[in-house]
Amino acid sequence: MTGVAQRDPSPARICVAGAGAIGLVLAARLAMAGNAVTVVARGSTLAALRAEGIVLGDREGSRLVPVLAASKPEWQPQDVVILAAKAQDLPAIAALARPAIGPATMVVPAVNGIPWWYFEGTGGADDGRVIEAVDPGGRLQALLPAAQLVGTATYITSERTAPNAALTFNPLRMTVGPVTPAARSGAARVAGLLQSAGIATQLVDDIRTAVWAKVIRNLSTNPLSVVAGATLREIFADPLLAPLARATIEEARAVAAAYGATVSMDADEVVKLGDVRTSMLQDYERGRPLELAAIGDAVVELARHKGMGMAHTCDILALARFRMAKAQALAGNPPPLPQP
Ligand SMILES: NC(=O)C1=CN([C@@H]2O[C@H](COP(=O)(O)OP(=O)(O)OC[C@H]3O[C@@H](n4cnc5c(N)ncnc54)[C@H](OP(=O)(O)O)[C@@H]3O)[C@@H](O)[C@H]2O)C=CC1
Ligand SMILES: CC(C)(CO)C(=O)C(=O)O
Repeated sequence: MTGVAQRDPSPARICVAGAGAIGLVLAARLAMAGNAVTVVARGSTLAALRAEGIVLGDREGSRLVPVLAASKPEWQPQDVVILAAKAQDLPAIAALARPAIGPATMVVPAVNGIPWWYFEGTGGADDGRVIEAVDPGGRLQALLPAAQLVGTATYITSERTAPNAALTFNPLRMTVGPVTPAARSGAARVAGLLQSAGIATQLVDDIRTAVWAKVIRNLSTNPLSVVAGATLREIFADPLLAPLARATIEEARAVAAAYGATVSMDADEVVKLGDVRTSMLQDYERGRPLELAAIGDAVVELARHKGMGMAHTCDILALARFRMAKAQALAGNPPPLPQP
Protein backbone atom coordinates (compact mmCIF):
# COMPACT_ATOMS: atom_id res chain seq x y z
CA MET A 1 0.00 0.00 0.00
CA THR A 2 2.96 2.37 0.49
CA GLY A 3 3.21 5.06 -2.22
CA VAL A 4 1.75 8.28 -3.55
CA ALA A 5 -1.93 8.49 -2.60
CA GLN A 6 -4.60 8.10 -5.29
CA ARG A 7 -6.74 11.21 -5.60
CA ASP A 8 -10.26 10.79 -4.20
CA PRO A 9 -12.50 13.58 -5.51
CA SER A 10 -15.76 12.25 -3.99
CA PRO A 11 -16.74 14.91 -1.46
CA ALA A 12 -16.61 14.16 2.24
CA ARG A 13 -17.97 15.75 5.41
CA ILE A 14 -14.92 16.89 7.29
CA CYS A 15 -14.51 18.51 10.70
CA VAL A 16 -11.25 20.31 11.40
CA ALA A 17 -10.95 20.83 15.15
CA GLY A 18 -8.34 23.50 15.88
CA ALA A 19 -8.09 26.55 13.63
CA GLY A 20 -4.43 27.45 13.90
CA ALA A 21 -1.57 27.51 11.41
CA ILE A 22 -2.10 23.91 10.27
CA GLY A 23 -5.86 23.57 10.80
CA LEU A 24 -6.53 26.65 8.65
CA VAL A 25 -4.39 25.36 5.76
CA LEU A 26 -5.97 21.89 5.84
CA ALA A 27 -9.52 23.22 6.21
CA ALA A 28 -9.10 25.75 3.40
CA ARG A 29 -7.51 23.28 0.95
CA LEU A 30 -10.09 20.59 1.70
CA ALA A 31 -12.97 23.08 1.31
CA MET A 32 -11.51 24.38 -1.98
CA ALA A 33 -11.53 20.75 -3.22
CA GLY A 34 -15.30 20.56 -2.74
CA ASN A 35 -15.61 18.93 0.67
CA ALA A 36 -18.15 20.11 3.27
CA VAL A 37 -15.78 21.44 5.91
CA THR A 38 -16.71 22.63 9.38
CA VAL A 39 -14.03 24.20 11.55
CA VAL A 40 -14.21 24.02 15.33
CA ALA A 41 -12.79 27.23 16.78
CA ARG A 42 -13.24 29.64 19.62
CA GLY A 43 -13.09 33.34 20.52
CA SER A 44 -11.88 35.82 17.93
CA THR A 45 -10.98 33.00 15.53
CA LEU A 46 -14.55 31.72 15.51
CA ALA A 47 -15.90 35.23 14.97
CA ALA A 48 -13.47 35.93 12.10
CA LEU A 49 -14.18 32.58 10.43
CA ARG A 50 -17.91 33.22 10.57
CA ALA A 51 -17.56 36.74 9.26
CA GLU A 52 -14.99 36.15 6.52
CA GLY A 53 -13.95 32.51 6.13
CA ILE A 54 -10.29 31.47 5.92
CA VAL A 55 -7.69 33.74 4.37
CA LEU A 56 -5.14 31.33 2.90
CA GLY A 57 -1.85 32.45 1.39
CA ASP A 58 0.14 29.68 -0.28
CA ARG A 59 2.25 29.07 -3.38
CA GLU A 60 -0.84 29.35 -5.55
CA GLY A 61 -1.74 32.82 -4.30
CA SER A 62 -3.98 34.36 -1.70
CA ARG A 63 -7.70 33.72 -1.40
CA LEU A 64 -10.70 33.78 0.86
CA VAL A 65 -12.29 30.38 1.49
CA PRO A 66 -15.75 30.21 3.07
CA VAL A 67 -16.21 27.42 5.65
CA LEU A 68 -18.74 26.61 8.33
CA ALA A 69 -17.44 27.38 11.81
CA ALA A 70 -18.75 26.24 15.17
CA SER A 71 -17.71 26.35 18.80
CA LYS A 72 -18.56 22.68 19.11
CA PRO A 73 -19.88 20.13 16.65
CA GLU A 74 -23.51 19.31 17.22
CA TRP A 75 -24.11 17.76 13.81
CA GLN A 76 -24.18 14.27 12.37
CA PRO A 77 -20.99 12.22 12.63
CA GLN A 78 -18.49 13.28 9.99
CA ASP A 79 -16.55 11.14 7.50
CA VAL A 80 -13.28 12.57 8.78
CA VAL A 81 -12.34 14.49 11.92
CA ILE A 82 -8.95 16.19 11.82
CA LEU A 83 -7.50 17.22 15.19
CA ALA A 84 -5.13 20.13 14.60
CA ALA A 85 -4.08 21.50 17.96
CA LYS A 86 -0.90 21.48 19.99
CA ALA A 87 -0.33 18.09 21.63
CA GLN A 88 -1.05 19.44 25.13
CA ASP A 89 -4.46 20.74 23.94
CA LEU A 90 -5.50 17.44 22.38
CA PRO A 91 -7.55 16.08 25.29
CA ALA A 92 -9.69 19.24 25.36
CA ILE A 93 -10.14 19.48 21.61
CA ALA A 94 -10.73 15.74 21.22
CA ALA A 95 -13.47 15.91 23.88
CA LEU A 96 -15.02 18.83 21.97
CA ALA A 97 -14.91 16.97 18.65
CA ARG A 98 -16.13 13.65 20.09
CA PRO A 99 -19.81 14.11 19.01
CA ALA A 100 -18.65 14.34 15.37
CA ILE A 101 -17.00 10.92 15.62
CA GLY A 102 -19.32 8.06 14.70
CA PRO A 103 -18.41 4.39 14.22
CA ALA A 104 -17.29 5.01 10.62
CA THR A 105 -15.49 8.32 11.15
CA MET A 106 -11.74 8.39 10.52
CA VAL A 107 -9.91 10.40 13.16
CA VAL A 108 -6.76 12.14 11.96
CA PRO A 109 -4.53 13.86 14.50
CA ALA A 110 -2.29 16.34 12.62
CA VAL A 111 -0.03 16.87 15.59
CA ASN A 112 3.73 16.86 16.05
CA GLY A 113 5.57 14.65 18.52
CA ILE A 114 5.27 11.07 19.63
CA PRO A 115 1.53 10.36 19.45
CA TRP A 116 -0.42 8.89 22.34
CA TRP A 117 -1.45 5.99 20.07
CA TYR A 118 2.12 4.84 19.38
CA PHE A 119 1.72 1.44 21.08
CA GLU A 120 -1.91 0.81 20.02
CA GLY A 121 -2.21 -2.60 18.38
CA THR A 122 1.54 -3.17 18.19
CA GLY A 123 1.37 -6.59 19.85
CA GLY A 124 4.02 -7.82 22.25
CA ALA A 125 4.79 -6.59 25.74
CA ASP A 126 4.26 -2.89 24.94
CA ASP A 127 0.85 -3.30 23.25
CA GLY A 128 -1.47 -0.52 24.45
CA ARG A 129 1.22 1.02 26.64
CA VAL A 130 0.37 4.61 27.63
CA ILE A 131 3.05 7.25 27.03
CA GLU A 132 2.74 9.37 30.16
CA ALA A 133 4.42 12.44 28.63
CA VAL A 134 1.65 12.78 26.04
CA ASP A 135 -1.31 10.99 27.54
CA PRO A 136 -1.15 11.09 31.32
CA GLY A 137 -3.61 8.56 32.71
CA GLY A 138 -4.57 7.33 29.22
CA ARG A 139 -7.34 9.92 28.67
CA LEU A 140 -6.88 10.14 24.89
CA GLN A 141 -6.60 6.39 24.61
CA ALA A 142 -9.97 6.04 26.31
CA LEU A 143 -11.61 8.82 24.25
CA LEU A 144 -10.55 7.99 20.68
CA PRO A 145 -11.14 4.54 19.12
CA ALA A 146 -7.80 3.08 18.01
CA ALA A 147 -9.41 1.21 15.08
CA GLN A 148 -10.46 4.55 13.52
CA LEU A 149 -7.14 6.37 13.85
CA VAL A 150 -5.08 7.55 10.89
CA GLY A 151 -1.58 8.62 11.88
CA THR A 152 0.18 11.51 10.15
CA ALA A 153 3.47 13.24 9.68
CA THR A 154 2.80 16.83 8.61
CA TYR A 155 5.42 18.50 6.42
CA ILE A 156 3.55 21.77 6.02
CA THR A 157 5.31 24.92 7.21
CA SER A 158 2.70 27.45 8.16
CA GLU A 159 2.37 30.63 10.14
CA ARG A 160 -0.84 32.13 11.41
CA THR A 161 -0.92 35.79 10.46
CA ALA A 162 -4.38 36.71 11.83
CA PRO A 163 -7.03 34.73 13.75
CA ASN A 164 -8.49 33.39 10.47
CA ALA A 165 -5.39 33.66 8.24
CA ALA A 166 -2.50 31.29 7.51
CA LEU A 167 0.53 31.77 5.30
CA THR A 168 2.50 28.83 3.94
CA PHE A 169 5.15 29.20 1.25
CA ASN A 170 6.70 25.72 0.99
CA PRO A 171 5.15 22.76 -0.87
CA LEU A 172 2.35 21.09 1.12
CA ARG A 173 3.30 17.53 2.05
CA MET A 174 1.89 14.91 4.38
CA THR A 175 2.42 11.25 5.13
CA VAL A 176 -0.53 9.23 6.44
CA GLY A 177 -1.06 5.63 7.45
CA PRO A 178 -3.30 3.40 9.53
CA VAL A 179 -2.56 3.12 13.24
CA THR A 180 -4.00 -0.41 13.28
CA PRO A 181 -4.84 -2.71 10.33
CA ALA A 182 -8.55 -1.95 10.86
CA ALA A 183 -7.92 1.61 9.63
CA ARG A 184 -6.27 0.66 6.32
CA SER A 185 -9.10 1.56 3.95
CA GLY A 186 -9.95 4.65 6.00
CA ALA A 187 -6.35 5.81 5.78
CA ALA A 188 -6.45 5.37 1.99
CA ARG A 189 -9.61 7.49 1.82
CA VAL A 190 -8.04 10.24 3.97
CA ALA A 191 -4.87 10.19 1.85
CA GLY A 192 -7.00 10.48 -1.31
CA LEU A 193 -8.90 13.47 0.05
CA LEU A 194 -5.67 15.23 0.98
CA GLN A 195 -4.11 14.47 -2.39
CA SER A 196 -7.19 15.87 -4.16
CA ALA A 197 -6.85 18.99 -2.03
CA GLY A 198 -3.39 19.71 -3.44
CA ILE A 199 -1.42 18.27 -0.54
CA ALA A 200 1.21 15.83 -1.82
CA THR A 201 0.37 12.80 0.29
CA GLN A 202 2.28 9.58 0.83
CA LEU A 203 0.21 6.66 2.06
CA VAL A 204 2.33 4.25 4.10
CA ASP A 205 1.79 0.95 5.88
CA ASP A 206 4.33 1.76 8.57
CA ILE A 207 3.21 5.09 9.99
CA ARG A 208 5.40 4.69 13.09
CA THR A 209 8.63 5.00 11.10
CA ALA A 210 7.17 8.09 9.38
CA VAL A 211 6.34 9.53 12.79
CA TRP A 212 9.90 8.95 14.00
CA ALA A 213 11.28 10.74 10.94
CA LYS A 214 9.13 13.78 11.71
CA VAL A 215 9.78 13.67 15.47
CA ILE A 216 13.51 13.62 14.82
CA ARG A 217 13.19 16.68 12.63
CA ASN A 218 11.14 18.49 15.28
CA LEU A 219 13.29 17.42 18.20
CA SER A 220 16.46 18.58 16.48
CA THR A 221 15.00 21.93 15.40
CA ASN A 222 12.02 23.14 17.46
CA PRO A 223 13.57 23.39 20.97
CA LEU A 224 16.83 24.73 19.52
CA SER A 225 14.90 27.33 17.53
CA VAL A 226 13.56 28.62 20.85
CA VAL A 227 16.92 28.54 22.62
CA ALA A 228 18.67 30.40 19.78
CA GLY A 229 15.78 32.32 18.21
CA ALA A 230 16.85 30.68 14.95
CA THR A 231 15.02 29.69 11.78
CA LEU A 232 15.32 26.23 10.22
CA ARG A 233 17.89 27.45 7.71
CA GLU A 234 19.95 29.17 10.40
CA ILE A 235 20.05 26.06 12.59
CA PHE A 236 21.68 23.85 9.97
CA ALA A 237 23.72 26.59 8.31
CA ASP A 238 25.28 27.86 11.55
CA PRO A 239 28.60 26.30 12.66
CA LEU A 240 27.65 26.55 16.35
CA LEU A 241 24.04 25.36 16.14
CA ALA A 242 24.41 22.64 13.48
CA PRO A 243 26.52 20.29 15.68
CA LEU A 244 23.96 20.58 18.48
CA ALA A 245 21.14 19.74 16.10
CA ARG A 246 23.13 16.82 14.71
CA ALA A 247 23.87 15.46 18.20
CA THR A 248 20.14 15.45 18.93
CA ILE A 249 19.44 13.74 15.63
CA GLU A 250 21.90 10.96 16.47
CA GLU A 251 20.46 10.43 19.96
CA ALA A 252 16.90 10.30 18.63
CA ARG A 253 17.84 8.03 15.72
CA ALA A 254 19.29 5.55 18.21
CA VAL A 255 16.03 5.53 20.18
CA ALA A 256 14.00 5.11 16.98
CA ALA A 257 16.23 2.19 16.01
CA ALA A 258 15.65 0.60 19.43
CA TYR A 259 11.94 0.60 18.52
CA GLY A 260 12.60 -0.90 15.10
CA ALA A 261 12.53 2.30 13.00
CA THR A 262 15.46 3.10 10.73
CA VAL A 263 15.41 6.80 9.97
CA SER A 264 17.79 9.09 8.15
CA MET A 265 17.58 12.86 8.02
CA ASP A 266 18.91 15.09 5.29
CA ALA A 267 19.84 18.44 6.87
CA ASP A 268 20.26 20.02 3.40
CA GLU A 269 16.57 19.42 2.75
CA VAL A 270 15.72 21.31 5.92
CA VAL A 271 18.01 24.20 4.96
CA LYS A 272 16.15 24.39 1.64
CA LEU A 273 12.89 25.12 3.51
CA GLY A 274 14.39 28.53 4.19
CA ASP A 275 13.87 30.96 7.03
CA VAL A 276 10.95 29.10 8.53
CA ARG A 277 10.13 29.89 12.15
CA THR A 278 9.17 26.59 13.75
CA SER A 279 5.75 26.27 15.37
CA MET A 280 7.55 26.19 18.74
CA LEU A 281 9.39 29.44 18.04
CA GLN A 282 6.06 30.99 17.03
CA ASP A 283 4.57 29.83 20.34
CA TYR A 284 7.56 31.16 22.31
CA GLU A 285 7.24 34.56 20.68
CA ARG A 286 3.53 34.68 21.53
CA GLY A 287 4.09 33.56 25.13
CA ARG A 288 2.18 30.33 24.51
CA PRO A 289 2.98 26.95 26.09
CA LEU A 290 5.68 24.98 24.25
CA GLU A 291 5.01 21.50 22.88
CA LEU A 292 8.06 20.09 24.68
CA ALA A 293 6.31 17.11 26.25
CA ALA A 294 5.26 15.45 22.98
CA ILE A 295 8.32 16.45 20.95
CA GLY A 296 10.93 16.02 23.70
CA ASP A 297 9.86 14.35 26.94
CA ALA A 298 8.03 11.51 25.17
CA VAL A 299 11.21 10.55 23.29
CA VAL A 300 13.22 10.70 26.53
CA GLU A 301 10.53 8.51 28.17
CA LEU A 302 10.82 5.97 25.36
CA ALA A 303 14.64 6.09 25.60
CA ARG A 304 14.55 5.43 29.35
CA HIS A 305 12.15 2.54 28.78
CA LYS A 306 14.96 0.94 26.77
CA GLY A 307 17.63 1.95 29.31
CA MET A 308 19.06 4.64 27.00
CA GLY A 309 20.17 8.18 27.82
CA MET A 310 19.79 11.36 25.72
CA ALA A 311 22.25 13.79 27.30
CA HIS A 312 22.35 16.46 24.55
CA THR A 313 18.61 16.35 24.02
CA CYS A 314 17.90 16.75 27.75
CA ASP A 315 20.25 19.75 27.92
CA ILE A 316 18.53 21.49 25.01
CA LEU A 317 15.07 20.75 26.44
CA ALA A 318 16.17 22.22 29.79
CA LEU A 319 17.50 25.35 28.07
CA ALA A 320 14.27 25.81 26.11
CA ARG A 321 12.26 25.47 29.34
CA PHE A 322 14.51 27.96 31.10
CA ARG A 323 14.18 30.45 28.25
CA MET A 324 10.39 30.17 28.29
CA ALA A 325 10.20 30.53 32.07
CA LYS A 326 12.50 33.54 31.93
CA ALA A 327 10.45 35.21 29.18
CA GLN A 328 7.27 34.67 31.18
CA ALA A 329 8.87 36.02 34.35
CA LEU A 330 10.05 39.11 32.47
CA ALA A 331 6.53 39.56 31.16
CA GLY A 332 5.33 39.55 34.78
CA ASN A 333 3.70 36.17 34.39
CA PRO A 334 5.83 33.67 36.33
CA PRO A 335 4.83 30.11 35.44
CA PRO A 336 4.97 27.19 37.85
CA LEU A 337 8.47 25.69 38.01
CA PRO A 338 8.96 23.75 34.76
CA GLN A 339 9.05 20.00 35.25
CA PRO A 340 11.08 17.79 32.92
N1 LIG B 1 2.85 25.52 12.26
C1 LIG B 1 3.60 24.67 11.58
O1 LIG B 1 4.34 25.06 10.66
C2 LIG B 1 3.55 23.22 11.88
C3 LIG B 1 2.85 22.71 12.97
N2 LIG B 1 2.78 21.35 13.15
C4 LIG B 1 2.07 20.78 14.29
O2 LIG B 1 0.68 20.85 14.03
C5 LIG B 1 -0.03 20.93 15.29
C6 LIG B 1 -0.90 22.17 15.24
O3 LIG B 1 0.01 23.26 15.20
P1 LIG B 1 -0.37 24.73 14.79
O4 LIG B 1 -1.49 24.72 13.82
O5 LIG B 1 0.88 25.39 14.42
O6 LIG B 1 -0.91 25.27 16.19
P2 LIG B 1 -1.67 26.62 16.50
O7 LIG B 1 -1.36 26.95 17.92
O8 LIG B 1 -1.42 27.62 15.44
O9 LIG B 1 -3.18 26.20 16.39
C7 LIG B 1 -3.83 25.39 17.32
C8 LIG B 1 -5.28 25.80 17.32
O10 LIG B 1 -6.01 24.97 18.21
C9 LIG B 1 -6.94 25.79 18.88
N3 LIG B 1 -7.36 25.19 20.12
C10 LIG B 1 -6.60 24.65 21.09
N4 LIG B 1 -7.38 24.20 22.08
C11 LIG B 1 -8.67 24.49 21.72
C12 LIG B 1 -9.94 24.29 22.34
N5 LIG B 1 -10.05 23.69 23.51
N6 LIG B 1 -11.03 24.73 21.67
C13 LIG B 1 -10.94 25.33 20.47
N7 LIG B 1 -9.78 25.55 19.83
C14 LIG B 1 -8.65 25.13 20.47
C15 LIG B 1 -6.18 27.08 19.13
O11 LIG B 1 -7.12 28.09 19.42
P3 LIG B 1 -6.66 29.48 20.05
O12 LIG B 1 -5.90 30.20 18.98
O13 LIG B 1 -7.95 30.11 20.39
O14 LIG B 1 -5.80 29.15 21.24
C16 LIG B 1 -5.47 27.24 17.79
O15 LIG B 1 -6.32 27.91 16.88
C17 LIG B 1 1.04 20.99 16.37
O16 LIG B 1 1.26 19.72 16.88
C18 LIG B 1 2.27 21.50 15.61
O17 LIG B 1 3.48 21.11 16.22
C19 LIG B 1 3.31 20.48 12.23
C20 LIG B 1 3.98 20.94 11.14
C21 LIG B 1 4.24 22.33 10.93
C1 LIG C 1 8.34 23.55 10.38
C2 LIG C 1 8.40 22.13 10.85
C3 LIG C 1 8.12 21.27 9.63
C4 LIG C 1 9.78 21.90 11.44
O1 LIG C 1 10.54 20.99 10.85
C5 LIG C 1 7.44 21.82 11.93
O2 LIG C 1 6.98 20.73 12.03
C6 LIG C 1 7.15 22.80 13.00
O3 LIG C 1 7.37 23.98 12.83
O4 LIG C 1 6.67 22.35 14.05
